[in-house]
Amino acid sequence: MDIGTPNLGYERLRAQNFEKRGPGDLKEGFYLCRELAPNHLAVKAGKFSQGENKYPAEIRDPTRFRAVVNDYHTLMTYLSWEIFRILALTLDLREDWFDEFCRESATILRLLRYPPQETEESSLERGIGAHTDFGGLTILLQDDKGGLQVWDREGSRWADVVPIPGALVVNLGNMMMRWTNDRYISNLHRVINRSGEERYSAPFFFSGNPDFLVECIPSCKGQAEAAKYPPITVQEWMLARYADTYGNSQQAEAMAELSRDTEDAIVVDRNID
Ligand SMILES: O=C(O)CCC(=O)C(=O)O
Ligand SMILES: [Fe+2]
Repeated sequence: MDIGTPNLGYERLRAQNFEKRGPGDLKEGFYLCRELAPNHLAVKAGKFSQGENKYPAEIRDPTRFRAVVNDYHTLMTYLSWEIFRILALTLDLREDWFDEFCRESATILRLLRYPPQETEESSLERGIGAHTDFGGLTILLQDDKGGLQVWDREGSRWADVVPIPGALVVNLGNMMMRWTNDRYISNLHRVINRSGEERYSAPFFFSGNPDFLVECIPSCKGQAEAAKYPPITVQEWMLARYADTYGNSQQAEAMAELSRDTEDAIVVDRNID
C-alpha cells in the first residue's frame, strides 16, 4: 500500500526529501490520523489530516494494533491541549487562549522505521533531512538507538538528543513561530541513524483546527511593532508545507490535488455551517 490523499497510510522509503541535496530521506512510515467515521463532516469536507484511516492488512493482530494506535493518539491529543495551556500562560495569555485552535485538531501519528546507514560525515544521506516541523507542536517517542540531532543556535553545531527511557521529546512547529512573531522558535532537527541497527520512532503532530486563522498573538509584539507574517489558516499553511517537501513525488501530486479539493471543500463546509 502506498500513501495517498489525504496523507494517510504507508509511505515508502525516500518519498520525502527535506534537504533536497540527497536521494531522499532514508525512512519509511505509516501515517494515521484520529479515527473518524467516513460520514464525519470534516472527512467529507476533505479537511487536512481528517480522513479515514487505512490500517496495514499484513499485521498479526489488526484489532489490537488499531486499539493501541488509537489510544495513543487520544492520549497525545490530550497531552497537546495541556501543553498549549501551559504555553498560553508563558505568553501572558488566559489559560484557555489556545482552546479554539485545539478543538477538532488535525493530528497525525507517524510510525517511522529508519534503516541503518553509512557513517561517513561527508555523505548527504539522511534518515530525515534537516527541517523544522510545520504545525503547532510535535510529541516524539523514540527508541534507544539515538540519531536525532537538534541545531544548537548558540554553539552553531548539531547536538545529539540522547534517548532517555520513558521520556518524550516536544518540539514547537513553524506555526508557533508565525503566531508569536518569532518569540518562540521551531528548532531545526534531523536524524542520522548511525547505530548499525534499525531505528523506530513515533512522532505525533498536533496542527490545530484546519479552519483556524493563525495571526500574530497581540501579546507577542509591541504596539509599534509590525507582524512579521500575514494571517493564514492552518489548512493553507499545512498543505503548502507538505507540498514543499514531497517535490516530484506522487505525494506532491496527491497534495496538489488535495489543495484543489479543499478549496472546494472549504466552500462546501462554510455552506454547511
Ligand atoms: O524520528 C525522529 O526522531 C524525528 C522525526 C521527525 O523529525 C519528523 O518526522 O518530523
Ligand atoms: Fe521533525
